[in-house]
Amino acid sequence: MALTGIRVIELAGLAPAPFCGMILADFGASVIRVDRTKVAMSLDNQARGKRSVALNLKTPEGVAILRKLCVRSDVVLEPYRKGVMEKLGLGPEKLLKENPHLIYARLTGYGQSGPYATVAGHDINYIAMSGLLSRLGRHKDKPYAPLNLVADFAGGGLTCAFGIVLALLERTRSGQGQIIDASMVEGAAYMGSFVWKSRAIGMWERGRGQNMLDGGAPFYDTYQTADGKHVAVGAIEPQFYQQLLRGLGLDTADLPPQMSFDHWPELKRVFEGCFATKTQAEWTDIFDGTDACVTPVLSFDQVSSHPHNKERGSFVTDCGEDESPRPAPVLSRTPADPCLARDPRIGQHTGEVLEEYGFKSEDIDNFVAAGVIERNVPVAKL
Ligand SMILES: C[C@H](CCC[C@@H](C)[C@H]1CC[C@H]2[C@@H]3[C@H](O)C[C@@H]4C[C@H](O)CC[C@]4(C)[C@H]3C[C@H](O)[C@]12C)C(=O)SCCNC(=O)CCNC(=O)[C@H](O)C(C)(C)COP(=O)(O)OP(=O)(O)OC[C@H]1O[C@@H](n2cnc3c(N)ncnc32)[C@H](O)[C@@H]1OP(=O)(O)O
Repeated sequence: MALTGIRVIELAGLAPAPFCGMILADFGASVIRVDRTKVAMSLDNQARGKRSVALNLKTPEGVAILRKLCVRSDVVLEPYRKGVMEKLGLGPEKLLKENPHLIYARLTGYGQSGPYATVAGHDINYIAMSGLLSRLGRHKDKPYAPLNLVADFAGGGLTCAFGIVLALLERTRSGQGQIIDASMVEGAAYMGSFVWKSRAIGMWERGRGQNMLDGGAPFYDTYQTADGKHVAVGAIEPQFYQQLLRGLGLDTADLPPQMSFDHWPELKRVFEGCFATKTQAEWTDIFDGTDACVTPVLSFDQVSSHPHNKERGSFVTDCGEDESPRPAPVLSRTPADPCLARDPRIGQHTGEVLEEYGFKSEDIDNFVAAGVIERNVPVAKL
């Protein structure tokens, strides 16, 4: 796999950093998640392929252990509020001095500087601060956050993983590590570059929910079908729009022009009426194989059995029968090979990892006795 041989230390966080760690693990990195001790249950549901070490960083021994892990690693990924790592004696200056090759990734909401740097927040706050939230939502409705996808995962976890891969690539030339300041506000804003830059061509001149790609246009929206399900319509280009009208049994001559903003509400009502006459499956039969850009809105239950996704193997099932998306993109020679074993328990690999990093077994036993680390070895079922 592309990242085989890369050693990553991920400090356990809420959602973005776990995703970042999972991407690296999916593509072959050895990812060790450092969990707190005395925790009953992991919050990490993106733990695929990771190992867990339970370490009490509020002890000097715990901090020393982490430093030793970092000396022999390529990447450390930290998801805490600005200043937390420095307070623990684990700041980047210190760790990079001990290991100049280390890539020190800091994944936060507001970044490492500025008046908000130390303030708590979540995805919705970050997309609000990026400007994007002001553009998301329906006409006459309040701004609406699309799950916690934009900042936490696209602008956060994925962008940070990209930064780590860039730094690893650059390190092959310079031999040096570096610090990555991954702010979810900036990551989300950057992901929104198209929106920013297409203002110049008037794409967002109208209010929220009244533009072509934000639910304003009748040819770029979802519609309810006769069985209460939905279809998605994305027929932007005139030649595809014509195919949409053909599938709906509508005649261009009876309708206002596609790009007449003032007629969009009226045209939407026409489309709503049409789509309400047949079920989702009936519309799928009509539009499948055409360029009308109409697809069923699939539920999580339907998605892996859709013939297209099924043929490509776009979803994987783990040993607990849980389905999830396979890693993307697909690399031809070195594709990801996601681990299908159960997620690690907190501290499941403490002993194994510390031994791998050169700790003696008697020292490990002493750390356990002193409450610096925890081991949680699963008991074999007979
Ligand atoms: C919208 C999303 C968040 C969605 C997350 C949900 C999926 C989960 C949220 C709640 C979960 C549920 C809940 O916990 C209840 C159940 C629990 C059960 O176990 C499981 C089921 C639950 C229902 C559970 C289910 C789900 O998991 C949830 C629903 C987001 O937007 S996430 C993005 C958040 N923002 C960031 O990540 C930006 C950067 N980080 C921060 O700004 C802050 O970390 C943050 C997130 C604001 C939290 O601040 P906090 O004050 O809590 O922490 P920090 O200031 O960062 O300091 C960390 C302290 O911890 C110490 N520490 C760290 N590691 C160790 C260690 N190994 N040993 C000892 N101590 C450690 C560290 O030293 C700091 O201590 P100090 O405070 O003394 O400095």
